[in-house]
Amino acid sequence: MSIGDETPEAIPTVDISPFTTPDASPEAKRRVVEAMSHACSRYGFFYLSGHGVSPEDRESALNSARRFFQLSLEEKMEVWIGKSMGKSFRGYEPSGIQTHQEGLLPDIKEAFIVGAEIPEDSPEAGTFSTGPNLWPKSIPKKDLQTPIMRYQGLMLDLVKLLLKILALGLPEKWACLPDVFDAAAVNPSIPMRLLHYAPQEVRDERQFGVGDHTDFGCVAILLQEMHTKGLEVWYPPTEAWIPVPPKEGTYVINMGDMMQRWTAGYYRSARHRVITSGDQHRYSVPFFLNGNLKLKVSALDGSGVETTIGEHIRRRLIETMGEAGKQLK
Ligand SMILES: O=C(O)CCC(=O)C(=O)O
Ligand SMILES: [Fe+2]
Repeated sequence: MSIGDETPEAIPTVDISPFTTPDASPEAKRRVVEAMSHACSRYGFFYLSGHGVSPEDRESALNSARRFFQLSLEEKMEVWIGKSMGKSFRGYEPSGIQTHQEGLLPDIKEAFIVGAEIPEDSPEAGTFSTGPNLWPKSIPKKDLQTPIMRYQGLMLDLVKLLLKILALGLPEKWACLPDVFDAAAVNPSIPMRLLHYAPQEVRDERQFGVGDHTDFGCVAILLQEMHTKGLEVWYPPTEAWIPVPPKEGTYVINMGDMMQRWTAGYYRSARHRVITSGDQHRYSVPFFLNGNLKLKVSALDGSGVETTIGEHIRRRLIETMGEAGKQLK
C-alpha cells in the first residue's frame, strides 16, 4: 500500500492476535497498538483479524439477517420502530427512511435494530436507546433471538478489547490511563443493525444503500457478507473514495463521531457510504458501541470540550431520521 499523498489501494489490516492469544511478547502487543493507532488517526478505518470470533458465530449473524428479511413486509411491520417503547428505537426500519445529507435521497437499506435487552419494567425503559427488543412472532427464538443475543455478547467483549488497545495508542503527551475509555462500555447503548440492501437496477445518483455519512458513536464493528461489494471510505488527502470490500475472516472497524470528539480529532470518524448493486442482494451486520449514554466526556487533549454521549447520539439520529425521528424528541 502506498502512503503519503497517493491514494492507498486499501485500508490497513490490524491483526490483534497478540491480545487474543496467550504468551504474546510486550513488543508484539506494542506493534498492534501502533498499527491500530496509525490506522485510526490516518483513515479512521481498518480491517481487523485475529479477533477470535468463530466463523460459525459470524455466519449465524448473517443468517439471522437473511432469516429476518425473508419475512413479508407485513410481518416486518409488526415489529417496526414506531412500535418500540418510548424512545428505545428498536425493531424494523423500512427502506427509504434515513437521509444523511441534504440533496441525497433516503437510503435503500432496510434494517432490523437490536440493542441491549432492557426489561419493560426497568425504570430506564423507554428512555433514549433503552428498552426491550422487538422480536417477530413468526421466527422461532432459536433462529433469531438466541443467535443474535449471543453474537451481541461477543461483540461487546470484542469492543471492550478494542477500547483497551485504542487507549494505549493515544498520544503519549496526553498521559492517559489505559482504562481511559472503559467507562464508555459500562451499561452501554449498543445498537446492532441487521442490514439488507436489495438490488437496484436503475440507480439515481442521489441515492445509495447508505448515503455518505459518519457514524455517531465511539466504535463500529462491521461484518460484511463475502463476495459482495459497495462499502467505500472517503480519504481526504487525495479526495478519493477507497473501496472496502469484504475480506475473508475479518471485520471492518471504524471510529465514530463520539470517538473523534473524545480524542480531539486524533482518531478520525471517516465519511463512508454503501453503493448498491444492480443485481445482487447484500447483507451486513454492524455493531455500534455508542457508549454509556449518561457519560460526560472531556476531550483528551485538555481543550475543555465536553460532550454527553447520549445527547450527542440522540441529536445526530434525529437529524437523519425525518418523520421517524420525531419519536426521539
Ligand atoms: O453495510 C455496511 O457495509 C455499512 C453500513 C453503515 O455504514 C452503517 O450502518 O452505518
Ligand atoms: Fe456507517
